[in-house]
Amino acid sequence: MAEPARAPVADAVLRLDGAGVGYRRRAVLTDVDLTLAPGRIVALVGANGAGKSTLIKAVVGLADILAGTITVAGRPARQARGTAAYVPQVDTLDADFPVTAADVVLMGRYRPGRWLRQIRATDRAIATDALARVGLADRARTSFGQLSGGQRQRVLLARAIAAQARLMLMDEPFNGLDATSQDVIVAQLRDLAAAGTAVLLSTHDLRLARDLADTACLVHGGRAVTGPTEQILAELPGTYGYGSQAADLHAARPGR
Ligand SMILES: Nc1ncnc2c1ncn2[C@@H]1O[C@H](COP(=O)(O)OP(=O)(O)OP(=O)(O)O)[C@@H](O)[C@H]1O
Repeated sequence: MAEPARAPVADAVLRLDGAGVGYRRRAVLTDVDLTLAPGRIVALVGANGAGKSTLIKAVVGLADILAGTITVAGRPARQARGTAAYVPQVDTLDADFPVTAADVVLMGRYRPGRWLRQIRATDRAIATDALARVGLADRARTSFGQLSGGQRQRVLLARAIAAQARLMLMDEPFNGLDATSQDVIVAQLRDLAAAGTAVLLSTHDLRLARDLADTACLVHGGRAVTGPTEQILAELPGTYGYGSQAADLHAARPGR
């Protein structure tokens, strides 16, 4: 499948060149090429265990880069801390975290080597605004653990928004969400992209992948193939564990 024209190196917010990613010496994906330009949204799709999370984690140092290169804003990913904001799968977090929603969002303002006491009024204002953007201004003082799963996901998105990063990485942000939380997240991702943020998100929701992203990266069999979302999704039925969902999607496509 032909890959869309790649953004020039200087313009790319995220670029993988022949990247191998995995854990210790075990490669999960090999030879991945991917370029993400400012203001673009790319959807990572693929079956359970295919390696979507691993690819995202490799960018933020939670999985290993075993071959090739990964650069963020032109710098090796390992030296680009602060340039990328990462939203993990919400069910991987300890919900008993003894902190408020506002505290979690404020964490987005921390930088390596910067002490807590250096958090300034402007940081608090940015965090307050981010919480309002995800519709949770009235939950600022609520303990993170007392929020619903969807609200927790929105708080984590607010933390990433507060970081004002050029690259947003989201691992299955729509998993098990109510319609309100899903709508809030979709709207915020669109706003971020419109403001120039590059977004890479993994999802099992093919309809949202198609609606949000004009480019998709299919992860399968240890490799990744990137192309126009319509084209990638057209090749999915039955093959990659998406059977009926992909078939429904094609049936529901306007004008077909
Ligand atoms: N910390 C880890 N150490 C070793 N292997 C891991 C680790 N995390 C994941 N793996 C393995 O890496 C492979 C890819 O997993 P990954 O979580 O990236 O898939 P995924 O596409 O995100 O799946 P899902 O859709 O279920 O979230 C799997 O075989 C998994 O068992």
